[in-house]
Amino acid sequence: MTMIAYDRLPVLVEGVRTPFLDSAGAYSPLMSYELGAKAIAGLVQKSAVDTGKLGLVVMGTVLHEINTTNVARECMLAAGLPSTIPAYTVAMAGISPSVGVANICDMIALGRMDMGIAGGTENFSDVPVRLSQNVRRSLMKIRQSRSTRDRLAVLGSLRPRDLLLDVPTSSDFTTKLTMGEACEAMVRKFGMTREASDAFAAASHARAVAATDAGFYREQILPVTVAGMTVTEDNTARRDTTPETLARLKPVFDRESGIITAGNSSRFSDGAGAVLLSSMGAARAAGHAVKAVIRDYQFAGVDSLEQEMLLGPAMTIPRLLQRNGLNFADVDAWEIHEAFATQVLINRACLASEAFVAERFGTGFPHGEIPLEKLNICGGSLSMGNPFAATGVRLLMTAAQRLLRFNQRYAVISTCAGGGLGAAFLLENPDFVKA
Ligand SMILES: CC(=O)SCCNC(=O)CCNC(=O)[C@H](O)C(C)(C)COP(=O)(O)OP(=O)(O)OC[C@H]1O[C@@H](n2cnc3c(N)ncnc32)[C@H](O)[C@@H]1OP(=O)(O)O
Repeated sequence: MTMIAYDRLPVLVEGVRTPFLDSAGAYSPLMSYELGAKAIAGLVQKSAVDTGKLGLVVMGTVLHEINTTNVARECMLAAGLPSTIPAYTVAMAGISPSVGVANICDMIALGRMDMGIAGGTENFSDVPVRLSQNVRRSLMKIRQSRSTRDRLAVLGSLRPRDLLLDVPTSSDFTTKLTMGEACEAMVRKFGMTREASDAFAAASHARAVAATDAGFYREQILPVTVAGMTVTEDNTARRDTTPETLARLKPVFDRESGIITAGNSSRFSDGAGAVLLSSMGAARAAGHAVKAVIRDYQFAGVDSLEQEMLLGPAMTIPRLLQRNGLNFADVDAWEIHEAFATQVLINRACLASEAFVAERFGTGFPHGEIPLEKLNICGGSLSMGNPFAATGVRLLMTAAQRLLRFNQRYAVISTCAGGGLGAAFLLENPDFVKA
């Protein structure tokens, strides 16, 4: 385990998120930065942090909006934070908030700052639709043209198809595969069944409903008022989801022989979240309770974008555990992002395979089974929604809450992401950490 002096240990002090909603819902009137601002303002209020102690704000986003390219800056300014605090935006697909958390933790450990805010914001209800590339280029040429004749010539070169809009899709830029198609490609390579995927998805919904009913998510959810209406809860988990209802759905990404359906996929969602990170010393000095020690993290890229796009957890967890002298059995709480039920199950199978781990990492790296009763026990992205860059905040808070609630020591969070990327974090319950 990396040795960091007790006072400089990076810790999670507080975290809040907006309710996660199916896209095209109540957050439609908002721009993404406004959603992020609500999360930051809510975090500052809930944690009662002295904003004069904040050294940095980092926000992630996947869907970049052209007028707010440094969305972190717009979020924190709109949240009323002092303009003297620097802010930058990170883009690493769905693991963008993890980059902010990792950056701030390292700066804290190195003594470069005491406290910072990391988070993410995503609003799929306000997709940045563009004019076609030919129209965009022509507009630039028209601006530079000196005569009306030149301008008319540019306009005359446009064709009817140039008037089609350029709508962002969930396809990977390099492979052109949607994430669902990429997951079907993983099924062809590694194998997985429809039955197991549906059973996992149904359990995700049942667990999310049970956790919500038990009030588990109240600790992290910040009520949000939009256009006079206050949203207090996620609306993504379904009470009618059972293996039987899921079995009736048709595959959507490979209609002939695929196993991925609307029911065992995550859905496009809107939401934002932010966490307050601190050094242990600064948190204690300011009288903040500590929710988790952020022990370590690992990022990775996959070997094959075509066949292993969403294999991030399998490509990060063995290295994370090995570096910290831990085995799979040492981890009490697992939180793995559920892009698709099938993707979680394939990653789990790879991690259980001695041959897979030896082939990818060499000797001396742990492999092991992640027990389903320790994995995503309060639901996951299938049922909780997946506002890409905000999901990391939910995972972090959920893992920390689980450790404290059940008096457990270690949690591992891991996320796959578009572009064949992955991240994993190791959290430790502060009650187990000696000064
Ligand atoms: C790193 C990453 O995170 S990668 C992942 C990134 N995210 C993605 O790529 C998003 C993937 N998801 C999608 O693209 C879309 O959600 C899709 C294509 C799977 C489904 O979209 P839609 O077809 O609009 O889904 P829709 O909500 O209409 O559901 C289709 C049907 O399934 C049913 N259904 C969906 N979910 C469930 C469920 N949990 N339980 C029971 N039935 C369900 C619906 O009720 C609907 O039934 P109906 O036709 O009888 O009304």
